[in-house]
Amino acid sequence: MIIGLTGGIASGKSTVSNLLRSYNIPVVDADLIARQVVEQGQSAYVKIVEHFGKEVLDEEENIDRKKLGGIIFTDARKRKALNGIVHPAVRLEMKKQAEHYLMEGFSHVVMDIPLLFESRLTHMVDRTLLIYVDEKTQFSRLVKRDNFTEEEAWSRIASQMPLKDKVELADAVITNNGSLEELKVKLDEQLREWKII
Ligand SMILES: CC(C)(COP(=O)(O)OP(=O)(O)OC[C@H]1O[C@@H](n2cnc3c(N)ncnc32)[C@H](O)[C@@H]1O)[C@@H](O)C(=O)NCCC(=O)NCCS
Ligand SMILES: Nc1ncnc2c1ncn2[C@@H]1O[C@H](COP(=O)(O)OP(=O)(O)OP(=O)(O)O)[C@@H](O)[C@H]1O
Repeated sequence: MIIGLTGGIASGKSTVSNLLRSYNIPVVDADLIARQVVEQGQSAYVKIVEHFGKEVLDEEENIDRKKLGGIIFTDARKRKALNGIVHPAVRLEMKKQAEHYLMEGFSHVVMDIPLLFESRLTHMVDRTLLIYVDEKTQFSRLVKRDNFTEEEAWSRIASQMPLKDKVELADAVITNNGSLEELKVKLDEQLREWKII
């Protein structure tokens, strides 16, 4: 069974992914793969440079993520263009990695996909688990983690489907407004309910 883990930016997906790994449940991470497919030498890298110009490269000619983020999180058209370049390669690699884990004999694989609902990728998974936080908590955790200005943080939050809308779409929801200990307990309960542990 493939579980789609989703949420919003800084809602706690990576934190949950790490907890899942501690149960020996493999996690395929869309953000990590999205980094790998834009490394120099990859076809998505070439397409990004073609589309956005050399201005989005750093001194070593790697993609400057801060610069590219500054562009795409304030411009929906440019965001769509980047998604069109990066997402097909990410989807392909995610499928490959999940199949690999299933072939190895794992009964469950988790796909951590921030844009699972926005990109209509639910066909790739059997069940969806949403990590929800209220917007105030999301905003403050995001600013604290990434040192963003208020504006940078809001533009990122606003570029995604509101988390309250995702609640309607998910098979299960874990609310992560509280402590890490509470999050652990809720995750444990959910895994038991789904008979994963
Ligand atoms: C714009 C980029 C270079 C900024 O990189 P940066 O290192 O600052 O952020 P990182 O990749 O770690 O993403 C952090 C979070 O931002 C959110 N996010 C990233 N890309 C997008 C997007 N296109 N639309 C909405 N939210 C996004 C996600 O919640 C993600 O977890 C990078 O996010 C990117 O290449 N995005 C396009 C690919 C993508 O959609 N990735 C997300 C999952 S496939
Ligand atoms: N219950 C919690 N209590 C306190 N801090 C938390 C809690 N859950 C997560 N955090 C912190 O909030 C920040 C965001 O969490 P995390 O990185 O797991 O989110 P994410 O959904 O993976 O984000 P992104 O979409 O940007 O990858 C991190 O700094 C994390 O340590």
